[in-house]
Amino acid sequence: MKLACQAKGRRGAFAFDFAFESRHRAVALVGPSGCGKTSFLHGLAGLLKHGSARIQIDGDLLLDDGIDRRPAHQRRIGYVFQDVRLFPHLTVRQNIAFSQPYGGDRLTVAEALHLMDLEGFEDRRPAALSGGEARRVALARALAAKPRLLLLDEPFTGLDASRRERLAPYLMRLRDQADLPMILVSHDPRDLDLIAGETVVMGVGDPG
Ligand SMILES: Nc1ncnc2c1ncn2[C@@H]1O[C@H](COP(=O)(O)OP(=O)(O)OP(=O)(O)O)[C@@H](O)[C@H]1O
Repeated sequence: MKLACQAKGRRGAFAFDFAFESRHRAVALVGPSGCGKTSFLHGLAGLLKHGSARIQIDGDLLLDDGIDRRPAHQRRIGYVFQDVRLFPHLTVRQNIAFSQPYGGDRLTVAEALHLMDLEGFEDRRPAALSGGEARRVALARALAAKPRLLLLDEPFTGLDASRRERLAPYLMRLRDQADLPMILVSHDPRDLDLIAGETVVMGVGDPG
C-alpha cells in the first residue's frame, strides 16, 4: 500500500508544514519534544482551527482541504489520544457505541469488542479498567467508527514494559486484521519497532 500525508498549520506562534510518503501500513512518527508531532496529527484529523491537510491512500484521495475543507467529524480518520479520553459516565460498550453512528457496517460494536478482547468488560466503567484495558477500549471506539486511517498519539504512554508488550499485538490486529493504515507518534523508538514498518523523522526548525 502507499500512504501519502501532508499537513500544515499553526498553534499560537508555532507553525509547521510536514509531509511524508510510505509504502508501509504502520508508520512511526518520531522527533524531539516540541517539534510538532502532535500538531501534525491534529492537522490531519482536522482538530486545528488554522490548518489544512491532504491524505492519499493507494492513490485514493481521502482528504484534501485545498479542495474541500471537511470538519473533523466527517473525516474518516480515527484518533486515539495520549490520555485516552473515555467518557467516565458511560460503560465500555457505550463508549465504543458512541462512535458507531459515523461508521459503516463492516465492523459492529460486538466485533470491535471481540477484536480487542473486551468481552466480559462491556458493562464496566472506565474507572474500573487498567491502563492497558482502557487503551483497548479507546482503540475499539476508534475502530467502530470505520476509519480509513488511524492516528495514535503516544499509544504506550503510562504503560510499563510488560504492559507495552501486551498492548502491541492489539495494534497489530488493527493493522493486519482490520487492515487499517496507522500513524503512531512516540518518544521511544523501541515502542515503534514493535509495530511500525517505517520510521519517519520530524525535525526541529526544518519542517517538511
Ligand atoms: N495551543 C497551543 N498554543 C501555542 N503553542 C502551542 C500550543 N500547543 C502546542 N504548542 C507549541 O507547538 C509546538 C509543537 O507542539 P507539539 O505538541 O505538536 O509537539 P510534539 O512534537 O508532539 O511534542 P512532544 O513530543 O513533547 O509531545 C511546541 O513548541 C508547543 O509549545
